[in-house]
Amino acid sequence: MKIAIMGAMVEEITPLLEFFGTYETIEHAKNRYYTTSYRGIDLVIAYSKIGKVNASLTASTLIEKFGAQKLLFSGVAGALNPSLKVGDLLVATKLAQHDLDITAFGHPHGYVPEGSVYVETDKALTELAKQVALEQKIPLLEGIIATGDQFICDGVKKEWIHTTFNADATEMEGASVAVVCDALNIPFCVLRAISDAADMDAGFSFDEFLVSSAKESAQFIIAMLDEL
Ligand SMILES: Nc1ncnc2c(CN3C[C@H](CCSCCOCCO)[C@@H](O)C3)c[nH]c12
Repeated sequence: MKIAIMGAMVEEITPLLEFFGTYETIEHAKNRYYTTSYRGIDLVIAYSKIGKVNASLTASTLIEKFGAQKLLFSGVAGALNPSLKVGDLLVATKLAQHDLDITAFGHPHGYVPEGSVYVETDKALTELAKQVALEQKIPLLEGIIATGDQFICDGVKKEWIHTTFNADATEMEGASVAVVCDALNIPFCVLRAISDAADMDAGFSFDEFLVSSAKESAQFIIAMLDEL
């Protein structure tokens, strides 16, 4: 079994590389892919760099070039659901692109022809995440993620995304990973730890909690590998 673990920022995969300790580094398409193995599972790890385009390239490469059969995304997110606080973990049930907009032609936000507003994650992987959370007595919210090529740090925009997509959290890569995995028929899950509230203080909160929240998400992903 070959599993890809993907993040967007180096801080999101550093805890993984530190945990696994030894790994090969392969340079490809202006990025680096780290290969290792863990409990008999072949792993390929990468951070895409920020945003949907970078994430689509990396997700596609992890699958098409490195042969990943499942993809786990680990990282941080901005909370839209007021019950989500910094450090809380969220596993996505489905993801949408909040900045995809051809509403001029009567389509809903996040929709383009031959597509769908939401892409659903793999139910078995989501159930595994919930099982691990139960065993480890870690609260885990199952929710909707809205992805866009913007760092959300404004209450008005935050509320618009929350309401328009009924989304619990926002980030900048998950929905594009979802489109790629769905098209290539690869089971995937997106796990995010909250780093900020996507409001006017988001920048400060993000700077303060990126590392600790990224570590939390990475540790949870490792716990999932132990049960795969
Ligand atoms: N409120 C928010 N809105 C949107 N996304 C997020 C996320 C999730 N990740 C973090 C990172 C933020 C992009 S800029 C990082 C700062 O760069 C520092 C280098 O200058 C991007 O990969 C998306 C956490 N809070 C968010």
